Amino acid sequence: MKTSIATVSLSGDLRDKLGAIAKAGFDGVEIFENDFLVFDESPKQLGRMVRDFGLEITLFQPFRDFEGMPEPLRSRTFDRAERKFDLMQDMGTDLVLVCSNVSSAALGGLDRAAADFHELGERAAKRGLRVGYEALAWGRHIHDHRDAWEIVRRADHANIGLILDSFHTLARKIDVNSIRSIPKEKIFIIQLADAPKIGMDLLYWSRHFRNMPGEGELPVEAFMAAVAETGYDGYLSLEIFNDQFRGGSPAAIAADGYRSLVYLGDRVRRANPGLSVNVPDMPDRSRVDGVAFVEFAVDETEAPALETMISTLGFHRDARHKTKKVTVFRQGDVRLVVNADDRGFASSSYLVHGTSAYAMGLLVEDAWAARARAIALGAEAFKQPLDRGEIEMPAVRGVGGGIIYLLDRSTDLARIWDIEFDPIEDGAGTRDAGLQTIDHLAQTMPYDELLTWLLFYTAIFDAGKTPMVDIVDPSGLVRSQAIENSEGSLRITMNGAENRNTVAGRFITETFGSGIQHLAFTTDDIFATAGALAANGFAALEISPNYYDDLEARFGLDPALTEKLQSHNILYDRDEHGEYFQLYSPTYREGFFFEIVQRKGYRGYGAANAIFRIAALRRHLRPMGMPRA
Ligand SMILES: O=C(O)c1ccc(O)c(O)c1
Ligand SMILES: [Mg+2]
Repeated sequence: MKTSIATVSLSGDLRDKLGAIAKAGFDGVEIFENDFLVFDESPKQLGRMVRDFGLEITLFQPFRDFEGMPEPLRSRTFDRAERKFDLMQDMGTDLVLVCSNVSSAALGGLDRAAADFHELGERAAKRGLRVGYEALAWGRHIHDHRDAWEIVRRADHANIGLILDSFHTLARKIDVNSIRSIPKEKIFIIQLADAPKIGMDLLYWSRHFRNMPGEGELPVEAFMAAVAETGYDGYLSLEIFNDQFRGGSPAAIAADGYRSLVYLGDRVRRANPGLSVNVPDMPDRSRVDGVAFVEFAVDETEAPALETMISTLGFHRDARHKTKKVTVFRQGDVRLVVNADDRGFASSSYLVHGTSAYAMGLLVEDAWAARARAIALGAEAFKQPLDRGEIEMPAVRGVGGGIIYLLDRSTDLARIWDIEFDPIEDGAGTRDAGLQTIDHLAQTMPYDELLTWLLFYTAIFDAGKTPMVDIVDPSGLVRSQAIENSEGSLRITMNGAENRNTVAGRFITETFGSGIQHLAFTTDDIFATAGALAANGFAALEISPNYYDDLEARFGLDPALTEKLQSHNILYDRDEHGEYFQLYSPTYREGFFFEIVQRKGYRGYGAANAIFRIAALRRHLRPMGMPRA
């Protein structure tokens, strides 16, 4: 698989872009004309720079408003083309993209357009150049790749071919089967982009909201499978017009782009075993069977406060590490690990972020295979020195630089708690609250990281994503999207904060980065749990009485139930599958909190309740700018 990306997809000047593109692992780059026009070096120097980065110029684009022009415009278009051919030869690329004409002066007619392309082909051939024709979804006469292909076919010239761009085809819902029969040598390059499904003007949608394959909702995989069926084995080139990407870090966006292409290639190959798709071999996506543990980084002075909080939630001290200041708390199938050791990554993490849930352990079928896939998809491996008697747990870096550990049931990792820990008898004696498993982990990050991590999780693990929902914080919007599998054994909600003033934004500021902001546990009897927690001295987050009045009216609840909910500060929601009950802790330190949920068939995360939860949490935040108590 040969990979390429258009310079228009990234921020920075041309030099920054090329550096990021080369570093991410791409083979080639499309030079977008505007990026060149604002550049201060000659086309020859640009060409040298590209080659010095080890890249190839795969395409120069776009050349606009060419076909079907009446005279005298027609002659001028050809003169313009000759000027661009000069540029291309200086840069050192042989392919230019002509996008379908949008000019009101353009005349229709497939034969007229074909004749124009035949003549352009003659001129290009004299210089050893090639011209690819792309149907823009909003082209005046041509806005369907099937018509563009018919024009290319009739132009009947070796130097004239077709350019397919997944966005233009998929945005118009054009049947991708129409691609399968196109001869592969007539496809000059494939451009790929995904996009979220939003109803808006095609041009505006395309120019501002495209994203990497797998980040959006278009069937890019089906498009790619149809392309692969032709036997096409040329460049796959990302062309992503996205305002956010153009304001982001070019290195991060380029890395996402490369990951998206490798993941796409892997998916197409698995779904179509007969096709030859040239991507590195890697294990399949791992099914996650649950969150085996969550680990907190603290220091010895902070540890007691966190441990008290955990104890009031009904956890008991279960084991102590043989060589480190690490304690395991347990309840049901949940393990919370409190790491107060003054060596290693947890300690560094504590020094940077304060008390935080810096690591999670995911239970998969084959931990080392899951790690291998993550690495093949560009994840950063994590490793630290082991004490004697410790076993190596495969791990990669995740959100905010936190750690994702991988465990399985078939290796020594299954016995890690026995191998590295000694059991302890808990004298604290708080009551078990009936918490059973981790329902979900909530990670908070700046909004512009959301797509990065969405792609990360879905590419590595067998999980899908829910549609994005807007969460209204009194101080701004937070966008939320969940990663989940069909069994519900992996659920990660990701909250993207648009500003620093929301509860989510504050968390990022206060902890110096993205991370796990809350942990939700399951119970199968929320009222019994609430009672046990109260007996343990747990003070639930107080919810406004006005909420309960509205709730009763909205769902037509039995007043006795409303009263019970209110007396325990339990939130309630319902969807077409069932009911949902939620109970929150106040925020702890830098804004971390716990949640307890009971699902009776319900599939969501209580988005309708978020506004009430946030308003209540805000009462616990210390005023902005105040030092820690
Ligand atoms: O938005 C545009 O004009 C535009 C230009 C060139 C392309 O390849 C494309 O897909 C869109
Ligand atoms: Mg395009």
